[in-house]
Amino acid sequence: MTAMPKKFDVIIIGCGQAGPSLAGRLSAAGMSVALVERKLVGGTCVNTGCMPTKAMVASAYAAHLARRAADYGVMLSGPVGVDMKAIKARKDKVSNDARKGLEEWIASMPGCTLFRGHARFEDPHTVRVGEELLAADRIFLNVGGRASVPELPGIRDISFLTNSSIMDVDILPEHLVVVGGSYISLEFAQMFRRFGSEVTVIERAPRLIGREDEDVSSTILSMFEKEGVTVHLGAEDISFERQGDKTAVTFAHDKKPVIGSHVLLALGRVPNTDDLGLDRAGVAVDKRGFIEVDDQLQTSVPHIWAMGDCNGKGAFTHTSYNDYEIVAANLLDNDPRKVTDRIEAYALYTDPPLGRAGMTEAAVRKSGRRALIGQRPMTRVGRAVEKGETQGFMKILVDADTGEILGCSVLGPGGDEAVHCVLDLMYAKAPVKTLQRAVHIHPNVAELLPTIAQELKPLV
Ligand SMILES: Cc1cc2nc3c(=O)[nH]c(=O)nc-3n(C[C@H](O)[C@H](O)[C@H](O)COP(=O)(O)OP(=O)(O)OC[C@H]3O[C@@H](n4cnc5c(N)ncnc54)[C@H](O)[C@@H]3O)c2cc1C
Ligand SMILES: NC(=O)c1ccc[n+]([C@@H]2O[C@H](COP(=O)([O-])OP(=O)(O)OC[C@H]3O[C@@H](n4cnc5c(N)ncnc54)[C@H](O)[C@@H]3O)[C@@H](O)[C@H]2O)c1
Repeated sequence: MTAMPKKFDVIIIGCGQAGPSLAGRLSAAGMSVALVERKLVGGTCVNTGCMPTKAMVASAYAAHLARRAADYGVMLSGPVGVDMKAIKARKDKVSNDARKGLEEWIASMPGCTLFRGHARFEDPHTVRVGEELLAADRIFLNVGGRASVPELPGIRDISFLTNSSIMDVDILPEHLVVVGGSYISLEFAQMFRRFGSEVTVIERAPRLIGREDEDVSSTILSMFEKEGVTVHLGAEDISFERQGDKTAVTFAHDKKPVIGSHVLLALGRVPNTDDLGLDRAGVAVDKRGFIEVDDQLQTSVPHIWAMGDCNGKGAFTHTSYNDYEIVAANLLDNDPRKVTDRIEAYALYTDPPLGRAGMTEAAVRKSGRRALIGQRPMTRVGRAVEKGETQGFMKILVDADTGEILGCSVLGPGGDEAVHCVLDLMYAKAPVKTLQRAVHIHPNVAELLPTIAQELKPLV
């Protein structure tokens, strides 16, 4: 005899950056909520993504600055070394504290039950978690993604790291080979170089971080080369071979393999939608496995919504959280918020970091519109000079006919923070004149944003 399902008002699958907050809103509105998590509450951001990596980036920055101490007239009595066990312990504490806080919050939600286990649809209203069957009128998916591990030649014969397994590393890799040259790669490559590893980045495309403008890619390449990271670009046909406790990584244009003690795969992310039983619920996915949603995050099945990385509309913590806000506003607040209200924005946490809002220069050029550009290298930004951190630049793009701010990139110290003053103006739909007349605080990297907005030139 089949067990009767436990009935809830809603089921939320996945405790990433949208699920717990939605559980909080719905349970506060008096609904009974089943929240299901198969691994760690907090998902990627808290356990294997943003929080631990930024904690490690902070350790790497400290090591780097200590090595540069003499540049600032500060004398250290011996060479700078790192204690990888202490770095890992610090990183673990940051993650564990955040996860514990989240678990306590979930436990305090009235009417919310946390089920531990893998959830899979039995039918459009019923979900199985181990031996339990749960049923609800409305179901929300926040299942996130995982590192992509393509079937590259030899990959199954070697041991490799991903962003998840590298979290357990508490030794200094002798030579870390990072495959892929984009966001995840660059953050790990720079930090391990600063910890003291030899680091090689191998990227198939002709430049690093190919979704960014060419000037961003080339500046980051020169930053990395200055720090002693070896970068191979245009690396087609990569293959792997075990050589004792080392790995030989070969790619076509370079016949001599790179021999690494450790290999990190940073080759993109795939959504966790292949083992959810979506076909039993009738939920449509695209050819890459992302759940198809409309502008208010409803799937092809009207009582099922998908939030966060699994819907392919964003790949960041803030986009996942915004998905929760959109769903909650539509369901509870009679406020028709939608995904297309969102302006693309994110940061890359290399040092210096890249803060990005809106369109790249390449995207503006491609759009064919008449545009203006203002730019300045960090060597001409007082705060960067005072800090002795003059790598990078900032630039802003403006529609020549309407004065609309189209995009901004700040690659430089505090670039991840400074870009927000442009992002907020874009949300306010303020014309560039507002930025030109804003009086910013001296001395700051953001102080020069009004200046570059006053020095706009045609984008040719
Ligand atoms: C190394 C790295 C660094 C990053 N750095 C940044 C950054 O600095 N800034 C930024 O904005 N973003 C960053 N990101 C991206 C960010 O982590 C994600 O976009 C963010 O976590 C949003 O994820 P989510 O809410 O979609 O789901 P996730 O956080 O991935 O959570 C999904 C959860 O669902 C669970 N789950 C999956 N399937 C099932 C199932 N069938 N049953 C039960 N539970 C299930 C999973 O165990 C997981 O806990 C980074 C990512 C990585 C990998
Ligand atoms: N700071 C942040 O916000 C942050 C940090 C890290 C990750 N993330 C998120 O994680 C997502 C995934 O990041 P990612 O860097 O893993 O993926 P990505 O998709 O951005 O980049 C993958 C890279 O691997 C390269 N590649 C693919 N196959 C290859 C091969 N066979 N040999 C060599 N190179 C190959 C690609 O050309 C590409 O440059 C990002 O889109 C981002 O949203 C965000």
